[in-house]
Amino acid sequence: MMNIKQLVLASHNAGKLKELQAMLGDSVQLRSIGEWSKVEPEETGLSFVENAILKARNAARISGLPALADDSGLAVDFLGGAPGIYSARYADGQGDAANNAKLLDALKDVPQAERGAQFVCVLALVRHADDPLPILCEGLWHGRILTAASGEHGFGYDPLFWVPERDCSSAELSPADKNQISHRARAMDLLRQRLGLK
Ligand SMILES: O=P(O)(O)OP(=O)(O)OP(=O)(O)OC[C@H]1O[C@@H](n2cnc3c(O)ncnc32)[C@H](O)[C@@H]1O
Ligand SMILES: [Mg+2]
Repeated sequence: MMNIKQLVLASHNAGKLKELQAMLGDSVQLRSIGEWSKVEPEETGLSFVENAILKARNAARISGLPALADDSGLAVDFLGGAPGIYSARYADGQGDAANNAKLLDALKDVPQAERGAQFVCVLALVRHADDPLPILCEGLWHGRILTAASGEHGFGYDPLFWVPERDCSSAELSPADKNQISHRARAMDLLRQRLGLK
């Protein structure tokens, strides 16, 4: 399909860059859009797909290179899928610790069986800013929200996300382990297939 050596990652999130580059290996070099601009586009879409495409187009426009975007988040069953696309902004832009505290509070006294959640990741790749056919790949990761934070790895909501297949939080997984089984790993697996990288 496409022969890509360099991609701009349309993200200002260092955690994502690290994970996605580790998954891609040496064959494709990811360069952060931060090299060109520190301004984050407003995520005005109503879905992960819309926001991923919006971020990818913006990065391709600014850099003049093909661009990959990751729009992701945590959908909690008890909260009707919230915070969802608003996961990064759940506590009004106060950051990961505040987001996690707000989530724990929202699920206070909610029993185990009702604490189901999934991490969602949508990757969008555009060849240029006006690409009419973005490549879209989605990955889900099912788990449960813990009652207290645990673990030091990862970023965002990882300390609160219990991973049933490993019986630990996703922040307790080594980076290599998380990158084998996460929502992002699943989406990236599909993307690598689409790009003929595997
Ligand atoms: O938009 P960019 O610049 O890529 O960076 P962002 O951090 O704003 O990213 P999103 O808009 O996609 O919001 C994703 C949110 O979901 C959370 N999230 C996504 N993937 C995660 C993961 O693997 N582990 C923990 N939290 C994750 C993350 O902490 C953010 O709060
Ligand atoms: Mg964002």
